[in-house]
Amino acid sequence: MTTQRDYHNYHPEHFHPEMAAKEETNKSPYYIAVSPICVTSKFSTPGNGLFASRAFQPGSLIFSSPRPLVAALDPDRLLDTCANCFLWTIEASSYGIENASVSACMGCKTFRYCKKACQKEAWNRVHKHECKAYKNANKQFPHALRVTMEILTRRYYEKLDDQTWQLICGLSTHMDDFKKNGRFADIQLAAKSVVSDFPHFDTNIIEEMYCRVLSNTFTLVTATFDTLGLMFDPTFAYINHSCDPNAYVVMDGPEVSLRSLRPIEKDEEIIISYIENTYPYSRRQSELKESWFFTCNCSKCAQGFKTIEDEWEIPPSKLSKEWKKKADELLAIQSPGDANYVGDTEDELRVAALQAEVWRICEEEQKLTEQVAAQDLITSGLQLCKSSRLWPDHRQPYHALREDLIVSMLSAGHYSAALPYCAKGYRDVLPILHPEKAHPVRVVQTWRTAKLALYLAAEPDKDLGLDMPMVSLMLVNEVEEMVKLSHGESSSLAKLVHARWLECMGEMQRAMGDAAEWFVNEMIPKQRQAFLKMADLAEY
Ligand SMILES: C[S@@+](CC[C@H](N)C(=O)[O-])C[C@H]1O[C@@H](n2cnc3c(N)ncnc32)[C@H](O)[C@@H]1O
Repeated sequence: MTTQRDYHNYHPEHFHPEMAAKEETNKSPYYIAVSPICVTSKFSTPGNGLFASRAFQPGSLIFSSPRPLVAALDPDRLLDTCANCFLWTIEASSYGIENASVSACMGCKTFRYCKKACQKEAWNRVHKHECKAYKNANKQFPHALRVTMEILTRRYYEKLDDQTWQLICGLSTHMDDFKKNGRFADIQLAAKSVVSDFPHFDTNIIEEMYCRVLSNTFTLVTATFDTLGLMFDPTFAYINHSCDPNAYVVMDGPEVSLRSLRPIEKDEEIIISYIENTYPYSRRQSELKESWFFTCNCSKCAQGFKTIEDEWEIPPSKLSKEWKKKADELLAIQSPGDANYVGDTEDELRVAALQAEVWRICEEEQKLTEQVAAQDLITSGLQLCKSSRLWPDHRQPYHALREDLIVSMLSAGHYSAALPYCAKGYRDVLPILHPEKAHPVRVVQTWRTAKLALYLAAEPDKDLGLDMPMVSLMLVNEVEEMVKLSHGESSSLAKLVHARWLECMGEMQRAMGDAAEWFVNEMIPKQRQAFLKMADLAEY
């Protein structure tokens, strides 16, 4: 068994990722080396990053791993998602898995599994060493703490090899930054709360690893970007950030892949976005500083307020009297803060106050579980964006609020009401925010629209003035081409889309016989135009 001393033998200062990386370069599609874009928050030691060992075309797989090293589900997802293969039972039927369910581990009753094989795999990987701790603990640990304890437990029981452990220990902990920003007290408390259930580890070891985990985890998602929890994987954790990334991470069940968004040259650094990179400059900078401890100097941030993400529909000076008054009332209560900074003039301060209010509404509505109340709040945010005349369709969070409205309409069963908003996103927003046609977010949002169109096509009573079977075929057709690049041809999502495409074509052939192909080629462009016009019906 590994002793506590061994943890210190692999302390970052003894580790040189570049050396380890050089040996790997020949075999691997990437290597780890000192990153020129990255300096630590203390600006003293250079950080590392992941570099391409060869060139990649856009839409290529750079590398994938059958599962992240460690992942932890969100508290709600612990109840309905397999803790081993991350099958989310709520979504399973859309992948053809009927009656999916999960059963709790009889010991700890904390983790659930979709089948015996998953339970066995998790048991052998780590759970046999932690089950008792979770059973005895009469509290639920935060997911990042669960990730921390799994890493330490696996190392303790020799289930993490030296190379992986070295990679982990080479990652920055940002402990000093946590001490400076006041979050270290909570980290210490969390470490204390867990130490009695995991007696093999000192609190200082837990604290250090917890800081490392907090600084290096990414969101665990489904193939369509629904959040499931947190993932930690030392290779992925070496990838640095850019608001103008050349790559992105997608998941397919437990499989996690890094794919290229743009051409990447040999020896170019591979960069992903840690945050929602469609947000305005000040918000992006604020989030990166607060959660990741750095000032972003990427190609997008270098342009400051001059990119499309920071466009206003009218200049701040043209704000109407009514909205100036509303902004002054908001300013009297609260300062808009750094995340909403627009400029120092009186008018810019007012615009910042209105912007802060829209973001407040956006954050507030996401916390609400009661549907009607959430939809009312979403509508009030949309109303503010629209009637102040400040927000162009693509400026966030106008688009995010519209997306939340669609989700809320769909869950209330108002399918046809949601379609114009989907058309609006498709026509007016996605091509601006994500100009790459195979951008995974664009593909996923178009797929949601295609599924809605398929549903409406099967409801012939609703006359929406569109040939819905043709509109759905047009959308499925488009996603079918793009998903191969965004998620990979062999991904579950690509297979699912292909199956729907075959069904649509089959139906068309049954109805039209030999004329089907001619008809489709003739009709798709016309129905596309009709669908695009539908965007004009969206109120916001
Ligand atoms: C997930 S880690 C990436 C690996 C890290 N460079 C290392 O060597 O441990 C995230 C940390 O890397 C640094 N980082 C990532 N992207 C950066 C960027 N664009 N500019 C400056 N620092 C960055 C920050 O310190 C951030 O907290």
